Amino acid sequence: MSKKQPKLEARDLNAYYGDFHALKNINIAMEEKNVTAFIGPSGCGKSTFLRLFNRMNDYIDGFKVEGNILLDGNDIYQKDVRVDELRKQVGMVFQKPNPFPKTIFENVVYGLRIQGIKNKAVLEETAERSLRDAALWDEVKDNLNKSALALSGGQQQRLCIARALAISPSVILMDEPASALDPISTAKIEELIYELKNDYTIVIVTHNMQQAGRVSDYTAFFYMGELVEFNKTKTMFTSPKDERTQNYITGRFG
Ligand SMILES: Nc1ncnc2c1ncn2[C@@H]1O[C@H](COP(=O)(O)OP(=O)(O)OP(=O)(O)O)[C@@H](O)[C@H]1O
Repeated sequence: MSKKQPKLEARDLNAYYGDFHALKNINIAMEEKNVTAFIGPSGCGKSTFLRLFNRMNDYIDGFKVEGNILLDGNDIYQKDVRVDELRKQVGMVFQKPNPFPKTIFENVVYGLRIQGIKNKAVLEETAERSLRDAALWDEVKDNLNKSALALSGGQQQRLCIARALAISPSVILMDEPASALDPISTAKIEELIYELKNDYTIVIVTHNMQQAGRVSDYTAFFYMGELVEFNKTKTMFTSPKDERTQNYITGRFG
């Protein structure tokens, strides 16, 4: 086993929505530049857990976290952590593509504008780099000033990935990023995830077992708020240790 500092870690993590105990004593360590898939039946806590890593649950009334979530060994729930700084390091892509009603260009550079960056060359270079990395550049390079809303769903999702990449995060959280897309767009997103792991640490929530098998290095199986099993994806899919994992991956419940 490598002794490398994990990129992301949860230690004795419990989370509650009011009285409801949504995540139960979770311990996990994820290495950098790997893809980890979170799988499990609806309501098992995958999205809640994913959102902890960039503090997306902070504003939910009654939500409470105990234990530690670490990025590069630092607890991101410490009082002195600035959430805006954290989110520059930990980007997020949602289930439904959510481009802003702006041009393609302005969507990509949105995060830089927020940071007050006005230099045209910097904005243009970042837009091109991010769109190339999101495998969208060739399709949109002549239409950067057109509305993002005119793109197809699959293109919109790659635009949202480009928008996340533009602020140079080291981690990208993806919550069912392809579930609203057709098979061809889904395949493009999966190829893209495969490329992106050269430079980023990726965590993806998916309901699609084949997708988890195709894109991820590691898989975490959640059941009723517990992390039941975490292992290399190949091992998990060929020889799961827990009966609940076995039942889930063979489609006995879901
Ligand atoms: N804002 C909220 N307030 C109260 N309970 C919530 C809230 N969000 C989620 N929950 C509950 O927490 C549990 C875990 O939800 P979560 O969305 O994390 O599950 P999930 O595994 O991602 O499910 P799905 O696959 O259906 O998206 C569920 O029982 C859900 O009803």
